[in-house]
This record gives sequence, structure tokens and C-alpha cells, in this order.
Amino acid sequence: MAEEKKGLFRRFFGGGAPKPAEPEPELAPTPEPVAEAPVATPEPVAVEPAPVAASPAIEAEATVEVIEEEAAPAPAEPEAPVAIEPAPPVVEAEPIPAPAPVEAPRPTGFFAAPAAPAPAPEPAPKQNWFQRLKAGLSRSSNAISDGIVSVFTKRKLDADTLEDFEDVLIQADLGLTTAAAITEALKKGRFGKEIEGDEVRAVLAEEVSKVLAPVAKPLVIDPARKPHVVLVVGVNGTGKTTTIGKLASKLRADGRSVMLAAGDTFRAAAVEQLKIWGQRTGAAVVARSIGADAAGLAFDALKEAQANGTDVLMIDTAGRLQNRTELMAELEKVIRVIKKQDPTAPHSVLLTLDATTGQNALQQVEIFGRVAGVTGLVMTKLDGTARGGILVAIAAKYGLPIHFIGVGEGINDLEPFAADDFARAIAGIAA
Ligand SMILES: Nc1nc2c(ncn2[C@@H]2O[C@H](COP(=O)(O)OP(=O)(O)OP(=O)(O)O)[C@@H](O)[C@H]2O)c(=O)[nH]1
Repeated sequence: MAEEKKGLFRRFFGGGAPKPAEPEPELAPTPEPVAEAPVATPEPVAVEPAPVAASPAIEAEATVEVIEEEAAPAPAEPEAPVAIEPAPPVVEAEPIPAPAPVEAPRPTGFFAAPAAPAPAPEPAPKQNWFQRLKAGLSRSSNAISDGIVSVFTKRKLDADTLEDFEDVLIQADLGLTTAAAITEALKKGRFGKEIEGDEVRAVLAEEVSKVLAPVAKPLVIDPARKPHVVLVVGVNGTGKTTTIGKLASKLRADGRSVMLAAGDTFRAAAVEQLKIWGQRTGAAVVARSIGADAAGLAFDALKEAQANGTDVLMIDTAGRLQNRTELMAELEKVIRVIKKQDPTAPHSVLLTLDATTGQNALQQVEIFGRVAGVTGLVMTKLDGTARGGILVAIAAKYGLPIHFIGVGEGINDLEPFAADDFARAIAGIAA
């Protein structure tokens, strides 16, 4: 079991050996005012206890609102003292009670005896990760598979079919360079011959895997850092908070102490959502009142995490469109202020990308990379999108590490990125 956990941690986070599970970190319920904090203290902010949720992912979704970026408050507001929620016990989902058996009506003589009740249906077998990934990517792979069928059925591999196939790949967002590389590889030794769909899929998977293998890297958490600071950035609704919750769950399961900083100070719902994840995973949550300065919050959270010897501090940030310069400047400020407290931080800057966005994701990588020094990517919402190919285009163009992919809203719907699995799933290969 211990071995299995070690292996799981390395798969997720790479680097240092995990340590055995520890008791919950003890956090001071009310921290002392921070002398070095950018602005002094007005009134203390009472943070409401987060509601206990049996199914936080569902609840969280219910509270998510559309962000009006224009509603962004001026960043230079006076800061309230940080309210720290001590790590609560992990909330176990309530088991759903089995329905009471319905008593069969007794035969009365007027009516026939009821037929024997049908046996309870077998529970659906649990899908393994590859099956879930494949199901999640099915819209992407079906689009490509349909293209393969329509291009290659009863046709020889010639210049026209290759051009048509290249179009299919470009439409699937794989990008010009990769599409050209795939058709080139397909051509070799097969030009002028008939070709089966399975062979096309195999070549496709191989070429996609070649592009993805160099970027499939685990997120390395440095155990020497106390804390290792992970800043999570991205456009509105791309899955920052959800990804933080899922990662917190993995880290906590490995016995790491985790603190979450609710740096999306624009939206009450975002703060509540993070608190629910804190409750669910047993991570402490640092929050402030809505409209507080996000940089000040990050600064104070880092100070608190240092004082507590917390292993990992994950800082959520407000969603922002990459072309909003004033909001991007605010993100720069968050990083500047973090560096005042620890010049080596943030140690990881994760950009979450919504796979359903398609081509715009390329620009997000470009601009967030420049402004925030992105060190790695998390692609979310690969379930149910026909645009999963964009990951390949991003890998080919930027070569940034891809750490994780998300294929659902649940706590377990995040996995380390595996190039081969992804390549086979998008090519529609069975297993
Ligand atoms: N289907 C699916 N939904 C996801 C995934 N990741 C996140 N979501 C959902 O996407 C929605 C937005 O996720 P959040 O985590 O709130 O996104 P955010 O980037 O923090 O949002 P802002 O704070 O508004 O910028 C929520 O409903 C999540 O449950 C995923 O991998 N698949």
C-alpha cells in the first residue's frame, strides 16, 4: 500500500520522496497582523464557515457565476487581516442509502401472483483511466475517425487524399506543423496504395505521441521548500479552482500539508468554492473579504504558510482574459509581492487551459507565459470536446510541460498527462 502511494505521488508530482502521512497541520485560527504586509489593518474580517458538502463538485458548480471583468475592484484597497480557516476534517460523502425492498403484493385469488422480481442490474464495471480518457476524448477522436473513413474509403493514398486528410487534422485543431508531419509519415512507403483506417490511426497515434512525449512531465514538488508555492493562473472559468481542489486532494492523500489561498478576491462564489475544497480535502484556506487586494492576500498567505511549515501553498487567482492588460498587470503585481516574501517563489506557475476553447488557447499560453512565467500546463474539460487536438498544437509550438489533464468535474477526474495514452485516445485506438 505504501509502495503504491509512493508510486502514485511520483506519477503525480515527480521529484522528492513523499513522507508518511502526518496529522493535520495546526494553524493558528487568527494570525497576528503581518507587520510587513503592504497595507495596514482595518477591521478584522469574519470568514463564514464553509458549508459542509457531500458533493462539493456539484455544489461548487451551482455557485459559479459568470465573471464580469469590468467589475474588477481597484487593486489598491486597504487590506483586511487574513482570516485563516484551520484545516477541517475531511468530509466523507454520505453513502446513499439503498432503497427499501418493495414487498411483493400477496396473491388474493382475483389476481395472478406477480412475476418474480427482476434481479438487480449488475453495477456498471468501473472504467480504468484510459477508458475514461477515451470516453472523454470521444468527440475529438470521432471527428478524426469520421474524417479518416470519409477520406480513405475505397481510395488510394495519393496527393488528393493526403490533402483531404491534412484538412481533417487541421480542423481537429492539431495545428499545421503536426498535420503536415502526420501526412508526411503516412505517405512513406504507402503512396499509391490502398490503406486501412487502422493503419492511418496507428500512424496518427505514433506521430502525436512523438510530439507529446517531450512535454509530458510531472509537476515536481520540492520537499525542501516550506512551502512549495504553486500559483494557478488562467482565463475565467478554465478550471483553476477545481484543479486546485483536485491537486489538494492528491497531496493530502500523500500526507502533505496544504494551504489554499483564495486569491480570486473578485467573486464571493469563488472564495466559497475554494473553502468547500478545503473542507473536502483537509487543506487550510486563507481568504479575505471580496474586493481585497489579491497581492496582499498572497503575501500574507505565504507568510502564514512559512510560519506553519506548510508543504504546499496553492494560490488561486481571478480569471482574466489574456488581452486585458490592466488585469495582466495585476497578476504581475501578485508575483512581485510573493517574491518579496520568498525571492524563489512562485516555484510553479500553472496555466489552466479549457480544451473546449480551441485555437484561442495558443494565445493564452503565449501571453500568460510572458507575463506570469508559466512553468507548466493543465488542460481541463477534455471530456466532451471535439477540440482536444489543440493540446498537440500547443505542445508542438511552445514545448511547455503538460502536467495534468482533466476529464470531468469530480475529485478524481485529473490525471498526470501521459503522451501515449492521449495519442491513442485521440486516434481512436481501442486500448
Ligand atoms: N467537464 C469538466 N468540467 C470542469 C473540468 N474542470 C473544471 N470544470 C468545471 O468548470 C467550471 C469552472 O471551473 P472553476 O474551477 O470554477 O474555474 P476557474 O478558472 O476557477 O473560474 P473563475 O474563477 O471564474 O476564473 C466548473 O463548473 C467546474 O466544475 C473538467 O476537467 N471537465
